[in-house]
Amino acid sequence: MSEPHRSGFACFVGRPNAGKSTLTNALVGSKVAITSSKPQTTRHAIRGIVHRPDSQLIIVDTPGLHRPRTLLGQRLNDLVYATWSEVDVVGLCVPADEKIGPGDRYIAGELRKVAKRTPVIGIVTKTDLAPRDQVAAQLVAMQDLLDFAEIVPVSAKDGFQLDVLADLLVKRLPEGPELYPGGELTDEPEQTLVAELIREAALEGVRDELPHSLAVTIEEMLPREGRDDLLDVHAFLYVERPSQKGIVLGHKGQRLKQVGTQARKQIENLLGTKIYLDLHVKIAKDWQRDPKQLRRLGF
Ligand SMILES: Nc1nc2c(ncn2[C@@H]2O[C@H](COP(=O)(O)OP(=O)(O)OP(=O)(O)O)[C@@H](O)[C@H]2O)c(=O)[nH]1
Repeated sequence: MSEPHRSGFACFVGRPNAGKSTLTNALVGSKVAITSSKPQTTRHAIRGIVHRPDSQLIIVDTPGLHRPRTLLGQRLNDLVYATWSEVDVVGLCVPADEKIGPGDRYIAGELRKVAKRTPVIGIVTKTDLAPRDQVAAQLVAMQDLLDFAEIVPVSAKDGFQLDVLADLLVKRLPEGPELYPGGELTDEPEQTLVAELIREAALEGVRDELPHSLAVTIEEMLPREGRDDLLDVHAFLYVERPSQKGIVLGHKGQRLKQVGTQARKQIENLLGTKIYLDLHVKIAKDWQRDPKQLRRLGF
């Protein structure tokens, strides 16, 4: 009997410069994330898709985790935490050529606190930069960092063990159909993050009532004509049932107004520009079970 088709989500975590973006690009096979020798270039949740006959692995590239000093820093961390508990598997990256340090231990600790049930694969990156015995020592040292589901050495630069890593990640995905038919990549990174901020604001306080029944799409994000300091953002909030629409709207739409105000502040912080935010609530029945709908909603 052949193996069932699997599909789902993974993200890579690790201290700045650990090689997460480069690894995503190497696995996906096309350049989706920005890499740089300067730390902390990745600020947006960018997805890449590893599309194979037996599986579809969607990689969510989260912002780096920082000890939060500002509201935006806290906000970005919250996004990271939300991502960790939503994905099917996490890869914790530690470079082969640098000692495991407080930064790695901080992330490992947070990961265990926030996403207790998510399996974590330990990835020793950049093996081309270290001699074999150093790579071996790093693999051993990794065992003290976390109770990893697996530990694997890779090099994104020369492609070493990338197929092994992909297999290990895919093994942790649930059975399911392609979420992006044909492996098409349509996500706009900035829009994805804006949608996530709106979704977070809309779930605030009603998470128990609407856990996974809320999806947000950005219909349009354009500068206001004749103004370079104002961005018009039109978004749809999709729920599954009329009762859920009521929860999102609140009495006389009051709740949606607050959601809009809160999300607008966050987006303005993030993009550094003024925002006009227009939100509409729509009902999309059973969207979670329909791959076409899911795709339209950016999942
Ligand atoms: N030699 C070598 N260099 C690598 C490898 N992977 C990444 N690098 C380099 O390491 C640096 C950091 O890589 P990134 O992929 O940007 O690291 P990141 O973890 O995404 O960094 P942040 O976005 O800052 O969190 C870049 O200069 C890469 O070219 C690898 O396998 N081998």
